[in-house]
Amino acid sequence: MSAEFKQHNNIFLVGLMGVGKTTIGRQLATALDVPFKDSDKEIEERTGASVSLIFEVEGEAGFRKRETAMIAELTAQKGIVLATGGGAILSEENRKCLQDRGLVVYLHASVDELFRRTSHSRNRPLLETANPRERLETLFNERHPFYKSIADLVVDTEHHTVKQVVKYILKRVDPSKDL
Ligand SMILES: Nc1ncnc2c1ncn2[C@@H]1O[C@H](COP(=O)(O)OP(=O)(O)O)[C@@H](O)[C@H]1O
Ligand SMILES: O=C(O)C1=C[C@@H](OP(=O)(O)O)[C@@H](O)[C@H](O)C1
Ligand SMILES: [Mg+2]
Repeated sequence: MSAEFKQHNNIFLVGLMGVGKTTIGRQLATALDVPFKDSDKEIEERTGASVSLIFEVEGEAGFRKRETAMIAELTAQKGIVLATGGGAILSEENRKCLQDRGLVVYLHASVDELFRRTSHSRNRPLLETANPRERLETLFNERHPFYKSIADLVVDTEHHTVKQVVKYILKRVDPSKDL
């Protein structure tokens, strides 16, 4: 069993918007029979406001402050699967919490695929721009080094189904698991 997982029993999913952190995280938690947490959803429940509204009222800086407090709180738990927001790795404080307190899985897909997956939803304020594809490309270039720097495991979600990705992570967490 992986040492990072064994110590805290936590799995933290990181990666860009649309890569599947929320979708895969939920199924992974179900398969492991542990609680699933999504930092965006926790922030929304705590504030009673959507991520988009928080960005509108408090700006990105306001959202990041709430996100940092939430990541500190959630990573202090044990035995959870946590889907982070795509920008959570921007803060050094968040990176440290994630790296020290669980197994960090970097989900990866190409910018073209992320663009396809996010183009129909209106709940990602950073993509509410004239050229969301270009924005995703810029974010990928800025963030990829951060995701890589804290990842224990990098998993491609572009050429594998949600089910396959979940199975792959489960196997890496506990190779003795009979899947
Ligand atoms: N192989 C895949 N892995 C993960 N998500 C996928 C995959 N194929 C399609 N999707 C879709 O991509 C979207 C990912 O969105 P979401 O889980 O909210 O990502 P994130 O939380 O990383 O922004 C969902 O609509 C999901 O159904
Ligand atoms: O990449 C980002 O900076 C963000 C990603 C979003 O989460 P998802 O990655 O789950 O879409 C959400 O936290 C917010 O809109 C900002
Ligand atoms: Mg998400």
